[in-house]
Amino acid sequence: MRVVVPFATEMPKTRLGGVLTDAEREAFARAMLSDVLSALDATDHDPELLATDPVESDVPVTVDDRPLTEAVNAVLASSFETGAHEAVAVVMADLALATPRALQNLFAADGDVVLAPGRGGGTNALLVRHPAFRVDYHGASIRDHRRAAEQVGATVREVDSMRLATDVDEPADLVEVLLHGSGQSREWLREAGFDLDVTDGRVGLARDGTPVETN
Ligand SMILES: Nc1nc2c(ncn2[C@@H]2O[C@H](COP(=O)(O)OP(=O)(O)OP(=O)(O)O)[C@@H](O)[C@H]2O)c(=O)[nH]1
Ligand SMILES: C[C@H](OP(=O)(O)O)C(=O)O
Repeated sequence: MRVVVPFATEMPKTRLGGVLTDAEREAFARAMLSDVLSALDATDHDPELLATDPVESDVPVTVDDRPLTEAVNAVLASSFETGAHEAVAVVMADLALATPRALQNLFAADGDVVLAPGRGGGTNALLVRHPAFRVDYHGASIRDHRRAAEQVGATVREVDSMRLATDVDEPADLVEVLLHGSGQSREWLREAGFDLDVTDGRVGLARDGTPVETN
């Protein structure tokens, strides 16, 4: 199985711009990427990056600066056309809570297409075994992927996983990393001064002791 991790190097995580500087967003995106690659490595699969620009990495890097959908579909086409792979997994680089067990559950699920929905309608990870299936990211992509699978006659399974459903896009997602993370992502936030702000029974975010707006 080919395991691909898409990674946009320029201006990552812009939705975190309200709480992180540009440089902090780049560093945090790399910390999350490192956690995802470590979790994949522990599943005995050899992940590779699909990056928009050349990046330093311990894993193989394919550079493709086309938009996400085009770049991933090129990987699907080349993987199935050459017959080199019987399956392709695409795991997003911002799944800071992903564990080897959560990823193995995705890989072990049957079905021609296995989807890991993200909150808010995204597709945080998927596994493709059907050579005609193609992705269509952004804009409630989980619906698009269910439809795309149906259109090519592929069976669809979905994995119900808190850890794979949590992609770190918004400031509120940083609370989840502090609560449930255990890798470099959580460590980076702690070293940057972030902590939980538990007030009146609600769990929020603080930085250097000052509450951070997450709405
Ligand atoms: N190769 C590649 N990866 C991408 C592209 N766009 C996003 N990604 C990656 O796909 C994952 C999910 O995308 P987003 O959540 O939109 O990430 P992002 O673009 O950094 O976040 P925002 O700037 O807040 O939209 C992230 O790990 C990105 O690095 C792209 O055009 N090409
Ligand atoms: C990649 C994209 O992420 P989102 O834009 O939903 O955060 C998607 O999951 O379709």
